[in-house]
This record gives sequence, C-alpha cells and structure tokens, in this order.
Amino acid sequence: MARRKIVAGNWKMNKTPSEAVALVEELKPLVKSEDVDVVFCVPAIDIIPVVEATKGTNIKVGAENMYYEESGAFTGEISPAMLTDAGVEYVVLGHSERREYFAETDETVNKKMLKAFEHGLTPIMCCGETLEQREQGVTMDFIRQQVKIGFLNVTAEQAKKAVIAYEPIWAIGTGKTASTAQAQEVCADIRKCIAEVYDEATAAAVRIQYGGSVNADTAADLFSQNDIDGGLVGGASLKADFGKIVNYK
Ligand SMILES: O=C(CO)COP(=O)(O)O
Repeated sequence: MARRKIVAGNWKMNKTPSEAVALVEELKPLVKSEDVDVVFCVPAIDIIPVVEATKGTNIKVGAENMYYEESGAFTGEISPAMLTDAGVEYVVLGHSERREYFAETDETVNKKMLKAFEHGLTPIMCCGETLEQREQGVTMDFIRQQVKIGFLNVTAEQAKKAVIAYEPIWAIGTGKTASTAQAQEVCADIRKCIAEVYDEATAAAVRIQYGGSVNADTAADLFSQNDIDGGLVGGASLKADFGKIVNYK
C-alpha cells in the first residue's frame, strides 16, 4: 500500500498567539490537499488558538516537544495528556535543536516516544548527522543508533504509525538543502534499519520525512523519491510558500 505523504511545518520559537492565528488564516486556503497530510507544529502557547483556527480544515496540529511523565513537579513542562486534551495529534521529538540546546538524548527521546504512543499521539522523531560526522563517513552509524535507541520497546504496531524526520544538521536553517540523492540514500537506509529491527511490513508502513532548508523549489524532487514521504519544514512553513510545498506536485 502506498504511504500517504505528510508535510509538517515546524514553527520553532516563532509567532505569538495572535500572530499564529493570522498565519493560519493566511495559510488555510493555500495548504488544502486531498492526498497529503498537513501538520502545523507550533509553540505550546499557540496550540489552543491554532487548534481553534484550524477547525473544519485538513490541517492537523502538532506540538514541538513534550515531557515523558504523566504529571507532577516538572516546572515548565507540558504533559502528553495536556496535548491530547487540547486537540494535538502529532508531536515532534528529539529535534536537533532540542538535543543541542536542551540536552535531549536518545534515551530521553525514547521515553518520550513510548509516552507519546501510550497517549495516542503520533511522534515525528528527528534524527540527523552533523557536517563533521558526514565528512568522517559515520552518518549512517550515527543515525542508526538514534533510530534504534529512539524505538527501543516501541512495538511494531506502534512503529508503523510513527513518522521519522531525517534532518541533516548542516542543512537546517542554512539554505543548504541535502541533494535529493543524499536525502534518498539516508531515508532508504533508515527504512532498512526499521526492517532489521522489526520487519518489512513495518518498514514499508513507517513514514520518513526529509527536513533541512526545504523550499518551494526543492520540495517536488525531494518528495518524489521512493523513501521520502514528505518533509519537516522550518523557515518556509511560516510563509505562503508552505502552500506550494504542500502542493508540490
Ligand atoms: O529544522 C527544521 C525543521 O524541523 C528545518 O528547518 P529549515 O527548514 O528552516 O532549514
């Protein structure tokens, strides 16, 4: 069965609640699509107004992070139940910025993965190498480790519903997109890794996005690769261009 494409915007730390609503209103008519899942991953404080503003559209709402405990004395954190109660369906986990600036590790990402599935949230688990790792030729060793630890104790049934975002760190926010061949090569190998950990059916079901300077010019080539099932888009998701990326064909 063909995998359905999924194009998600990662707003990062941009847009106040009122700006968020204005952006949704601008993008709403542009991101209509019959055959692509469209997700807006927004800052926690924007979630409630964005859920409200996207009602009746094809747009799904995602969070950019969550904590792996149910509730309690974890000042500043957001629980999975808070997200689902607010109408969130997706959650970005282990973005490289969170790994770099907020000390996220493969182990904490794994705890979050398990918690997300427990609550019926679909994780978008990010992985990707630094420029140094690419130059040293250890890209796939590194990514395989991120994927294997991230999916530890995740069942095959859960894994089938997961989204993995391959985001080479050197391509994020740099305007330097990975070539389609580079992106396809890594995404195919991630799928192979999932097949080794689970089985072919799970590998065939999991959706793998490419992320890193995706724009309206590069989306079509990237998203038409065999193992690339859409994109996780940063900067360009905050502009009208996002409509062109969703409707890349
Ligand atoms: O980090 C990204 C999405 O999660 C990519 O960001 P840019 O599209 O701005 O490079």
